[in-house]
Amino acid sequence: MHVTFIGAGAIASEVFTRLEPYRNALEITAIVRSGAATASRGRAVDSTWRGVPVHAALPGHGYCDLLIEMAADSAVLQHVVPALRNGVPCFICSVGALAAPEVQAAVRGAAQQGGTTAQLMTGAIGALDALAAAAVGGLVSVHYTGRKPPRAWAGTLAEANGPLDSLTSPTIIFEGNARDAALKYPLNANVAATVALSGVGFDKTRVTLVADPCVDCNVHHIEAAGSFGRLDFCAHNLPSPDNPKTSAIAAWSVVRAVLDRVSAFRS
Ligand SMILES: NC(=O)C1=CN([C@@H]2O[C@H](COP(=O)(O)OP(=O)(O)OC[C@H]3O[C@@H](n4cnc5c(N)ncnc54)[C@H](OP(=O)(O)O)[C@@H]3O)[C@@H](O)[C@H]2O)C=CC1
Ligand SMILES: O=C([O-])CC(=O)C(=O)O
Repeated sequence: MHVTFIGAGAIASEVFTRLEPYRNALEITAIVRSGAATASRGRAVDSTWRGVPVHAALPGHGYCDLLIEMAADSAVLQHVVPALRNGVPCFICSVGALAAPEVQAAVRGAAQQGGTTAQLMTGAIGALDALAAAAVGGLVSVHYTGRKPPRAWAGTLAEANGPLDSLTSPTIIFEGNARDAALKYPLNANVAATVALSGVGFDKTRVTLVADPCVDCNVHHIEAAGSFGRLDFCAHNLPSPDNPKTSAIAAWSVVRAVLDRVSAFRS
């Protein structure tokens, strides 16, 4: 299996390392990265990353057996959509991108045109299988609360209300629906988007985002009710050592999805 990575950050680095024991079954043949961050620090982007050629756009006709997006919302239109059109199955980490109706429509159209699928990574959350099954019978309400230490909200709209490091108690920084959450907090509301897409959609999923100096984990809590009964799922995720906004388990969800492609059983 020839795999293309989009992104060379916290998630991609961990996925690369964890897939090393499986190199006999899969080869990472290309990395696409923006280079923007490195260029802004006055350094050119290296032509290889961990020995794999780095590109600014999908190489050749973009064909590979699997493309894994681990980059940013912008990468979905830029790289995932053309790959899907070419028939390449894709994994998406930046699920929040799908809150924009035109991006969701482009992904659907491209997958249909290419006769393939875009698989949304479970990322930092779980219980999506139960939520999706409950949605078949009918969900009445879904409420997602994302609670992270103040430093995880650095560089986001949350800073508009004052310095985050002066917070002494849990502070609600957003209340609304999943669409607005994902559009306003693109680096911190992928889970809100994933929960929305598994359950009652972007407009009906209620979201609360909290900057909480009392936690050292990224806490993701789903409460749902419907004809199935009630669901209450809470993950207390340790952050990635490379990116405090990203839970470590997000990369492992990608590894699991890759291994599902080559194993006899899928859970
Ligand atoms: N679904 C979920 O539950 C979760 C989703 N995420 C999402 O996953 C994505 C990756 O997270 P993480 O690894 O922590 O992020 P990082 O910031 O650590 O890394 C991002 C990488 O993507 C590259 N990049 C950014 N924009 C583009 C682009 N348009 N095209 C190609 N490459 C690009 C950057 O390139 P360069 O280095 O050259 O600048 C960088 O290498 C983010 O969108 C994040 O919000 C994160 C956690 C959980
Ligand atoms: O915890 C994480 O890994 C990321 C997160 O909250 C999100 O993007 O929704």
